[in-house]
Amino acid sequence: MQVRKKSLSLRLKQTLFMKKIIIAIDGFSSCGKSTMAKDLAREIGYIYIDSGAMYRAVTLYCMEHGLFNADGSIREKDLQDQMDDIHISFRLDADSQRPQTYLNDVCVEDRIRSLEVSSHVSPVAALGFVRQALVRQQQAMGKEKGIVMDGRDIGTAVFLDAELKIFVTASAEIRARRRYDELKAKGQEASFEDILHNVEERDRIDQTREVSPLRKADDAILLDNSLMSIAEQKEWLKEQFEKAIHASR
Ligand SMILES: Nc1ncnc2c1ncn2[C@@H]1O[C@H](COP(=O)(O)OP(=O)(O)OP(=O)(O)O)[C@@H](O)[C@H]1O
Ligand SMILES: Nc1ccn([C@@H]2O[C@H](COP(=O)(O)O)[C@@H](O)[C@H]2O)c(=O)n1
Repeated sequence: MQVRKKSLSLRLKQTLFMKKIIIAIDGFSSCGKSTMAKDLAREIGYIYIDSGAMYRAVTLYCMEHGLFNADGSIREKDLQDQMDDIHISFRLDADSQRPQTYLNDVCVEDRIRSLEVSSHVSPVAALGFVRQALVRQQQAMGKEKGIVMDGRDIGTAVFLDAELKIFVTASAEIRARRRYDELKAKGQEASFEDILHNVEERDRIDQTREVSPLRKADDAILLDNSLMSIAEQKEWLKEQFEKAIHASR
């Protein structure tokens, strides 16, 4: 009994004092970054942050406050003046235990996932002052480590010293098919062609913007999950985490 008590407290100690690291998961749109990041964070008790949700929330704000001109261009000066009025936070949904995005204290989780927001988000995310504001908040969220963050520039700009960096890719057709299946399962009408176009267009804008373009960090591990199941990629990521934890001790 005595021995059992000792080994339990030792295991608890090991868990409590285990060094926490930062995990940066970047990659192309709709390739499964958030699926794998969320799963891993839940399993290892880390905070999960979907940085794309923050850019989407700013985009929704622009749509709701008339900050897009009729031709789709952004009223940049007005947005810059209003940046301090945009407050983004994440709260855990009690039922699903999944993080929900809040914009100025209103839950916008469903609305930021619409194809309309997807079609407007990349030009908003290309603006230097928007990135500066959101990157500052993201870095503050990772101050204590123990965080998994996914996005486009997490390993190349937000957390240059992240102990584990992953860069995920899959063919555009496969990514669009996954998104199409997801929307169909939710009962949402969507055209495969529109989704494919959106995925390709966002990749193009994200890769060619001037500020923090989407690219693989030199020290990131490349994962092409085109032919992997969700369970396989989850296992793969857990292995990378274990290696990174041991390497950082
Ligand atoms: N390996 C996989 N095989 C099949 N479907 C997958 C796989 N990984 C993720 N998916 C599904 O693909 C869709 C997109 O995944 P997810 O939202 O995680 O991508 P993402 O990279 O975070 O996208 P975005 O960049 O748009 O935020 C989801 O429906 C998810 O369930
Ligand atoms: N770190 C990031 C994250 C996202 N973006 C931009 O936001 C768009 C939406 O992101 P999703 O992850 O929800 O697809 C994405 O297409 C990028 O334009 C970004 O620039 N940096």
